[in-house]
Parts: sequence; structure tokens; C-alpha cells
Amino acid sequence: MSLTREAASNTAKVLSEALPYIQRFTGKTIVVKFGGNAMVDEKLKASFARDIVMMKLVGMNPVVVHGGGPQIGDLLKKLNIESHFINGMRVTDSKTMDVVEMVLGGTVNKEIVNLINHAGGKAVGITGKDGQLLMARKLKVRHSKPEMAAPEIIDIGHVGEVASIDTSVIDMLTNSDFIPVIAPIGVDGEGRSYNINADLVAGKIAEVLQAEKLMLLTNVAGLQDKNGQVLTGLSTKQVDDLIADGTIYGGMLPKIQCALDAVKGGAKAAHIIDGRVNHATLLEIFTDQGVGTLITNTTG
Ligand SMILES: Nc1ncnc2c1ncn2[C@@H]1O[C@H](COP(=O)(O)OP(=O)(O)O)[C@@H](O)[C@H]1O
Ligand SMILES: CC(=O)N[C@@H](CCC(=O)OP(=O)(O)O)C(=O)O
Repeated sequence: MSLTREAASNTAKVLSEALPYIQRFTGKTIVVKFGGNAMVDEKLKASFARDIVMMKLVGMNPVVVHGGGPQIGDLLKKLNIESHFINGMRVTDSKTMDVVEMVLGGTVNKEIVNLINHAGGKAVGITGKDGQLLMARKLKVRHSKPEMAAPEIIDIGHVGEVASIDTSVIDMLTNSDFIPVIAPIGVDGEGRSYNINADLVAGKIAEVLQAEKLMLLTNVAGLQDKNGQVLTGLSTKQVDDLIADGTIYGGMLPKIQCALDAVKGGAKAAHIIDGRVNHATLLEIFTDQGVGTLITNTTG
């Protein structure tokens, strides 16, 4: 079926709108975090993979970090293991850690690799253990409740934070035209595995690579206020207030924290975007209409 003159002209307009973005981002690193909740729809997964391939083909260096919280939750449920979260982090005992490693390093990682390869890219899946990419240490979680005088430090098991990053394996892959797909599992000097929140990993990698953009795809329109309005251009003070009054909670806590840390650490910008929108990644990179919440260092 041929396009009408008007439709063809609109398509040409959109394509030509992409030109300055292609020029601006060629050779630049874009870290994309693909969230577990944006990863449950087959069509969205396939369009995400095409977007990543397109970025690579026009000369950008996409680095994919993925989550898989819902997928871990599904397998834990089948195994009759309960899921508990504190401050957006999964309480991870030894049995849970085995499942986390199996799901993130196995099924989820290889599914994304497969989708990107099917779309015409050359993806390689790794975990933070490969090439000692992610050295981790145990995360100390501060937990507070209104009735408590001071926050207490609680043990949530094999949950880690990033202690150091060695990007050699990422550099080697991107320099050979591969697209790295990274599962957020870290390791310490003793060889112990750690479950690390995928947003935190994406943020740290964006910081170390001094990425042009950190894109966090999720299942909401962006960071929202109490009335559901999407907020953008926030200062750190505003973010602190939104956390204190409970507007930001659960999985959004590590997301917003890592976005702020990444831009403070040298990533140019962080975007929290709606992964439920078809081709959200492409829209954010190549058009004038950014989708979601933008955080830059100038915002506070
Ligand atoms: N202020 C807020 N604005 C938007 N979402 C919020 C906010 N506070 C908490 N959330 C929750 O954070 C969730 C996103 O975090 P998470 O479930 O961990 O996503 P992902 O799996 O994509 O990493 C949203 O689905 C929403 O329930
Ligand atoms: C410590 C911690 O909570 N780790 C996460 C790792 C996966 C993840 O971050 O997945 P999403 O991005 O899909 O939420 C978890 O076990 O669910």
C-alpha cells in the first residue's frame, strides 16, 4: 500500500528531525536500563531491541543494563519462596540469590541478547562477574519508621552495591561493534555473588563511562507528583522533599537516587522514561519530544 502525499511528507519530516540528533550522538555512549516491568510485553520487547540496533547502526554506543524483578518474582512464587522488599530492594537469602542469578544471568539476559540479534544487531550477554566488571560489597540498608527515634541498619542478605567497576570488557565489546547486555550481578574479592538493583548498576556504569545519556525505562510515565503529574527538571532538594513526604517510594527510590548520582558523577543527563510506549527509546533519542522525566546536573 502506497503512502498518501501527506503521510509521506510527515514521515520525511520525522526522519529529517532525527538528523541533528544523529550528528550529536554519533560516537557517544548511551546507557539504557531496561526495567523488568517494561519487559513483560512481547511487542514492546521487540521494538526496544530494534531501537537499540538502530542506535548502533547510526554510530552510537548503546550499553544495555537490564532488570528482571517481575521475572524473579514469578519463579520465586513457583518455588513457594516469598518475596520481600525494603526500600525497593529485594531481601535476598541464599536460596533467593540462586534464583536471582539463574533468572537475571540466564533467561532474561539471553532473551534480550536474542531479541537484539534477531533485530540485526550483535549483542553479547554478560553479568557483572565477567571480566570483573562489577566488584560489589554488601549493601547496608538504613530503615526508618515514624515510631523509631533513629534509622536502624538492617541486614537484607546477599544484596550488594557497586564497589568498583572495570569497564575493559564493555570497551572491548563496543570497540568490536558488539552491544553489551549486562545483568546486575556483582562479585566480591572472596567470589561471593551479590544481587544489585539494576538501576544502581546502570547509574554507576553511566557515571564511569561518562555517558551522554542514562535512560531508565520503566512502567510509569516518569517521576510523578501526588496528583500523577509528570515532574521534570527537579532539584536535589525537591527530590529529598518528595521522598520525605512519601511521594517517591518503592522501586522509584533507587531509580531517582541513581539518576541524581549519575549526573553528579559526570553523565550528561538521566531520563526516566515510559517503557510502555512503543519505541520509547527511539522517541527519546531521535525526536524533539522527550518522554518522561529529565534530570541534569544543572537542576541541582
Ligand atoms: N513518585 C513516583 N512516580 C512514579 N512512580 C513511582 C513513584 N513512587 C513510586 N513509584 C513506583 O515506582 C515504580 C517503578 O519502579 P520499579 O517497579 O522498580 O520499576 P522497574 O521494574 O521498571 O525498575 C512504579 O511502577 C511506581 O509504582
Ligand atoms: C536488590 C534488588 O532488588 N535487585 C533486583 C534486581 C533486578 C532489578 O533491579 O529488576 P527491575 O529493574 O526489574 O526492578 C531484584 O532482585 O529484583
